[in-house]
Amino acid sequence: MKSRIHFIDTTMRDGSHAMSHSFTKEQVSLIAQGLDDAGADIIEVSHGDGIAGSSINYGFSKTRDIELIEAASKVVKRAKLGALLIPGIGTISDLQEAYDHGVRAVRIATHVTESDVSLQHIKAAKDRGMFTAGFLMMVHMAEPEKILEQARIFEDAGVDYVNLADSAGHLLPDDVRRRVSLLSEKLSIPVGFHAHNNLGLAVANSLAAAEEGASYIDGTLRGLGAGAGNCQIEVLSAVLERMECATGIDLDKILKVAEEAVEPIMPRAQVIDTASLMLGYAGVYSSFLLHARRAAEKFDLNIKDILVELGRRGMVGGQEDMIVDVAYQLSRSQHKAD
Ligand SMILES: C[C@H](O)CC(=O)C(=O)O
Ligand SMILES: [Mn+2]
Repeated sequence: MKSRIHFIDTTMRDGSHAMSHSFTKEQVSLIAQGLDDAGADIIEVSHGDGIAGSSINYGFSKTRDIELIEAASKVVKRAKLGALLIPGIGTISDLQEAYDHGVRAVRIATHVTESDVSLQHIKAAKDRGMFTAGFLMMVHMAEPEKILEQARIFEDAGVDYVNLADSAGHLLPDDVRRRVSLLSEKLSIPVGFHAHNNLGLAVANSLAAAEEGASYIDGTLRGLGAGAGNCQIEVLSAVLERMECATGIDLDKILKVAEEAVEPIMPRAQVIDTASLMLGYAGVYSSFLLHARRAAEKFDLNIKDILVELGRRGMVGGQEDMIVDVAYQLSRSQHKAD
């Protein structure tokens, strides 16, 4: 590893997908306090689809983002409190409200080929003195050179680092290495990596990213997150400790918060079942999983068929409404065939 690894905990943002956006203020307060004490560098809190994601399209939050952020802000003393914002879902006034309630780090997320839609949001964040990252989603859909071009748009806009998200959990370790090594070599700002475990590679891929120079790594407690979940932060912390790589994480404390604050509230164990494996295999956005489950029930379809069709059509984050469309079309063609 070139440098100390900074951990960004996204249990209360990506994990919000797996919780069907039902986090309460009490749960957030307990988890945030534990993570702060355990040494996470940034603690991200927002709807799974970022600030202001609560909607019919992405799923309604039980508690408003801002109330969860406020609950976290009261207990986070050492780490930076973070949020994610997707331009078009969240606006600059949402960013201002998050800032007013204590958010000091923001990741502006776009599809891997669309980073230029983030420029005014990055400027707004930097003008407020926030630690700001450009977050490219679905990086399996672009070759390293294209990703570099997009990352340079973020770099020129003044972000503090560029994060690559394997949103579908589709990349193999060599794919991660090719992407991260090119960016680490060519950019003058740090690179980060965000994994999903749909092919069981989240820890291995995060390690590959770190070995190629990524210094910001995302993780979640118990792996709580969309699809088969994210890189399990306790596991990667233990692996990096064994490799004598500095992370700032206290292993005993991170194990305790995972066991005591997260495990008891998880709606289901974060396993790689057939559907989440298909996300990784077919290259489908992990957050589609629960939406596709509901559509499969509604139209009496096999979820695998819906996911494979979404992958074939190259659907990207933000196109959640197409899941119902695809399910409807599949059910019509299957019924015609019957
Ligand atoms: C808004 C997305 O869920 C961001 C993310 O975590 C990913 O692309 O993966
Ligand atoms: Mn994710």
